[in-house]
Amino acid sequence: MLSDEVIREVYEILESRRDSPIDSYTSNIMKDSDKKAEDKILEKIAEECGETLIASKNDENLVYESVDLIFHTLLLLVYKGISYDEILEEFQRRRK
Ligand SMILES: N=c1c2ncn([C@@H]3O[C@H](COP(=O)(O)OP(=O)(O)OP(=O)(O)O)[C@@H](O)[C@H]3O)c2ncn1[C@@H]1O[C@H](COP(=O)(O)O)[C@@H](O)[C@H]1O
Repeated sequence: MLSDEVIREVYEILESRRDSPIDSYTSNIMKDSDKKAEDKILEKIAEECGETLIASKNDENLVYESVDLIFHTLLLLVYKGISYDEILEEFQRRRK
């Protein structure tokens, strides 16, 4: 069975792209340029929301587009300094 540990691994890579930037997609989007980093990330999330909605309605590429959306949401949380454990704690808190 696949492990969800990959999500934590990706999260840790994003934290390192934030703290020790290199020339890469995620480091560059988390850097202010002509546009503020936060605005760039929020625009991506809005775009990926739209693509997920279309994928669902068309029954096409839903997993691919949903992962793009989840990925950019995680990127926002990394950018805002939220730890991965805070996300897990919130899921745990809601668990009935
Ligand atoms: N999981 C991802 C990931 N998912 C999506 N993306 C990027 O997010 C962007 C999505 O934008 P678009 O949807 O516009 O791009 P697209 O898929 O070409 O376009 P569409 O066909 O969807 O319209 C693309 O550039 C993707 O490459 C990702 N970029 C990086 N990661 C992970 O983040 C880590 C760090 O990435 P780097 O900063 O590139 O090293 C990597 O090791 C990966 O594990």
